[in-house]
Amino acid sequence: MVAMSFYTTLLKNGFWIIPIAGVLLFLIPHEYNNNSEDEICFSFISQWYDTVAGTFRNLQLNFYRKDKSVELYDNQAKKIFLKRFHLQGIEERDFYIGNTIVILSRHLKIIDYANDFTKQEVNKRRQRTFAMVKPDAVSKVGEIVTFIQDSGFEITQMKMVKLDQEQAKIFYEEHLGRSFYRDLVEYIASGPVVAMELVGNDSIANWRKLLGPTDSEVARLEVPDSLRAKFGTNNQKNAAHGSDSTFSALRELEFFFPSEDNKKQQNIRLVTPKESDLTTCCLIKPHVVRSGKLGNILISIIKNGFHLSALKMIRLEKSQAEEFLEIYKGVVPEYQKMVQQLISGPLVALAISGIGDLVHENFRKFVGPQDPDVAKELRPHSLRALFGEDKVRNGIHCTDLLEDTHLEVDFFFKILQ
Ligand SMILES: Nc1ncnc2c1ncn2[C@@H]1O[C@H](COP(=O)(O)OP(=O)(O)OP(=O)(O)O)[C@@H](O)[C@H]1O
Repeated sequence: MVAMSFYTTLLKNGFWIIPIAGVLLFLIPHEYNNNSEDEICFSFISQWYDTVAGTFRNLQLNFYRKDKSVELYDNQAKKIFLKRFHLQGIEERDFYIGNTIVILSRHLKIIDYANDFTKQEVNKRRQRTFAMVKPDAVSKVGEIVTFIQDSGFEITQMKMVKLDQEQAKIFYEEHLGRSFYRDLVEYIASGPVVAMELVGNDSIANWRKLLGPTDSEVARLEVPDSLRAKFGTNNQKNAAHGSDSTFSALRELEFFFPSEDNKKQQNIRLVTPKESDLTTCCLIKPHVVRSGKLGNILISIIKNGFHLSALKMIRLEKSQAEEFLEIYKGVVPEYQKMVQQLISGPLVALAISGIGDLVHENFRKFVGPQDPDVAKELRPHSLRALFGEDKVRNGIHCTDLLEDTHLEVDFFFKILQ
């Protein structure tokens, strides 16, 4: 009996027990048993803010590929924190360093790998690279995002920024001394660019391949399906950039998306609307970003005469989503579900401007009624009719009241900087 309960305790605490020669026991933790395809488990160290204790806690987050189940293990206390269960809506691609997984309303930020197997597997499938839409192609950002998503990449960071001459010089310093260096610096600093982190299988090489030859004219002749053939102009104005090695990818990602230590030094200016600009706020909700339709929405917004005065991808904390949606609290029955939708993954915030002074009203009409079913009846060409699924997953948030437009734009582009 004692022996049985000993084995049971070991199993419950994450160990497999393998009898050897009928006597000895060989114990290995569950997460290291990754050889069998059936029980592949990826293990991460996640950080969770425990509001009761008022401290951050590290928990081991295990993801079982076969049934998409998760489990939380407390390494300090050496016991299961949350028993394995199937987590709806979660995919293998959601597990990477920096992402936040929401489990029963707990926000767990993945901060490290818990073992080498996980590190190797995730790194193989989730290589990061840097991509940039250059000034000549920012007006085609929707088409380029669609091209990227249709090619199987995931966009995990994105923002519209403006480099000054000094920053452009540093970014392209490897070309210092070449005949085109000065012109290149001027061109890159001549207008906004859209910086992105792309994630995918062998993404550095694959993204370079999709870009095509440097000269867009050559690209049109030699690789007509390439991005530069489709969206570039010439040798210099060639629509987009891609890192050419692992080293460059790390350097360039750190340059545009600096880690906490470097944030103050880099100071690359996010493009924000001027105080005097009439703008309204638009959020492309996480379910749309996840479904790969972000590019289509951007195309639609631009084609309908609106202008993107600011753009950034962001992951909201629960408290931030609650603050942003506070005016709906107690008014709209779906308030809690709306908060959950906003924090369920990255969203894209936009400041929209347009022709004339009716941008707020015109954009609201273009977005359509809150309920996509009503939108399909009344305004079949509106964004919510085309991209919404239900009242909560309705594709887009836009500012309701004219007097709130500045507040909402500032919330995303000043307060949450
Ligand atoms: N001969 C040239 N004349 C003008 N501009 C050029 C010339 N060659 C390159 N450029 C510009 O400098 C950029 C960097 O040149 P590089 O040789 O690294 O090309 P690339 O690796 O294809 O492009 P990128 O580094 O932007 O991804 C080019 O993308 C282009 O914008």
